[in-house]
Amino acid sequence: MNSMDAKPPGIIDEVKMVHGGGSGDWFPAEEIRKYTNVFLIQGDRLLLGYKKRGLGIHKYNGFGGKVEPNESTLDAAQRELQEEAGIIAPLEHAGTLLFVVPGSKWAHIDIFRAEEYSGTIAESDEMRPEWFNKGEIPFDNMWDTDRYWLPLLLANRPFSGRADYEKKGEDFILKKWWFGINPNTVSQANQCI
Ligand SMILES: COc1nc(N)nc2c1ncn2[C@H]1C[C@H](O)[C@@H](COP(=O)(O)OP(=O)(O)OP(=O)(O)O)O1
Repeated sequence: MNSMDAKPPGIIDEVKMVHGGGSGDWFPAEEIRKYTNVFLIQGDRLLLGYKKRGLGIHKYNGFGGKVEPNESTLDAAQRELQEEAGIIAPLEHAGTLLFVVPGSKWAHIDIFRAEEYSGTIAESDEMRPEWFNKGEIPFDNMWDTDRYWLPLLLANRPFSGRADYEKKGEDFILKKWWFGINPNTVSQANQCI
């Protein structure tokens, strides 16, 4: 077995690797902070938000943020979607991402997808929403590892992964990554992984 095939520390789901890379050891464990991230899909289009402040500024991403104390992850995801994009939506859990930076709390990000929504999509202080065709997703202006797992989310293939970055000034440099899927789930992803 290749050393990259083994699940990295922190991944507890029953998944097998589909993408992995980088070098060196995984960074050591820190305390965990929980986040959410929501992606809305309508036919051939995906709604992303251009982040205007905070972590991930100037990148496109889903809508989300920190889970507050005494709040469920799902409640947090719905609250952040409403605050950042002005809409409510029935959410389906799509995957889990551990975002690891030495010296910071680990970010455990629960990622959700939705195919329906109500309300009017609106710009907020934090995010400027924008639709993209699925074939024109701006991966070069997103977190580096989104290109590995976003196709799995679009194909409705539950995933779990980890991305270790080092912070240099204001930049995050990708050091190592690992993404897996459960081989027993029904696949619509063959065309995109
Ligand atoms: C590889 O790392 C990441 N990839 C992706 N796609 N998304 C990430 C990554 N690391 C963090 N995120 C997401 C998780 C959240 O959705 C946001 C960050 O949330 P933020 O810090 O803005 O939280 P808020 O509660 O909204 O912040 P305020 O306290 O400013 O309201 O990025």
